Amino acid sequence: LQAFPGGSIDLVKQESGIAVLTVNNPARMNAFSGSMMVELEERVSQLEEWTEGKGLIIQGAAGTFCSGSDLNAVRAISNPQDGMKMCTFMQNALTRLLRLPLLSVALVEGNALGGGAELTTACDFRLMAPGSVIQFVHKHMGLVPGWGGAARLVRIVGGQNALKMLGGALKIDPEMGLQIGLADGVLEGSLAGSGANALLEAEQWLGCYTTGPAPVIRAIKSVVVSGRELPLEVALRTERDVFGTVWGGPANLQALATKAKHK
Ligand SMILES: CC[C@H](C(=O)O)C(=O)SCCNC(=O)CCNC(=O)[C@H](O)C(C)(C)COP(=O)(O)OP(=O)(O)OC[C@H]1O[C@@H](n2cnc3c(N)ncnc32)[C@H](O)[C@@H]1OP(=O)(O)O
Repeated sequence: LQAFPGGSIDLVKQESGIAVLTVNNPARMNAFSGSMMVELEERVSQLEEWTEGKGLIIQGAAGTFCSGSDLNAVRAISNPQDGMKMCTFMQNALTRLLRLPLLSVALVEGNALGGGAELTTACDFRLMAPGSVIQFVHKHMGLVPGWGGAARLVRIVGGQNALKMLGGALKIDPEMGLQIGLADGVLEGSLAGSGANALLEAEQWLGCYTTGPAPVIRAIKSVVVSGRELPLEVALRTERDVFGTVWGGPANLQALATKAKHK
């Protein structure tokens, strides 16, 4: 993958506990070069070690999300062996990304195409800007998703909608996204259009779910990941283990001491 350089994956970890990951290759509409795939995996490793983190926003540079794999690299590795290696590498990186103990949101401006559409499904939430599109263009490329995007899509929108999206290579706009449950929110038109404002809006949106102590937010994500992925008996055991990490912890004791009312 390192033989196909260009662009970068930039990570900023903020004091607020929300990190921003930027897919940065604007000359190619933020397509993933080979070196960016390697960098993505490195950034995921850094986030796995970030114990203070609570949230993650993934965005594209310069007002568009990501146009999938860099077609120049794709052409060079179009033999089955190299394709399988790339697919396995990205599947692992995106599986680890979705399992991070952080609430993650894909901030979709412009286009999320092919592998870019798959990347949005490796986040817990998707926020779409007015005029943005999520499109699994794989059929037009004679392909199916290989970065885990199909398996995740079925879990997000259900088998019927996934079949329609993949079979028709449908362009999903924000309205349709909300209707089928692919989008969790649409940015306000007044604030969208400027990258900084869109990011601010995404931070405010995510803040509704990440407010609170990091150990509790991370525990919430952990129990949801196990509920999503594991057979019920195993998920219940994991939930007990995670419960044990917050029971009698500082946030729990403080809440008990203040006799909180949940009105
Ligand atoms: C299918 C699965 C596979 C995987 O899982 O690995 C993939 O993801 S393959 C990639 C699938 N994506 C595409 O096929 C995108 C093709 N590009 C487009 O449809 C358009 O470029 C679009 C809609 C992204 C933007 O259109 P617009 O008219 O606004 O701009 P340009 O077309 O002029 O694009 C600017 C510049 O970016 C280059 N570009 C765009 N996408 C890619 C890409 N995926 N790989 C490499 N380069 C890309 C485009 O060629 C232009 O470059 P220029 O040198 O100016 O011609």
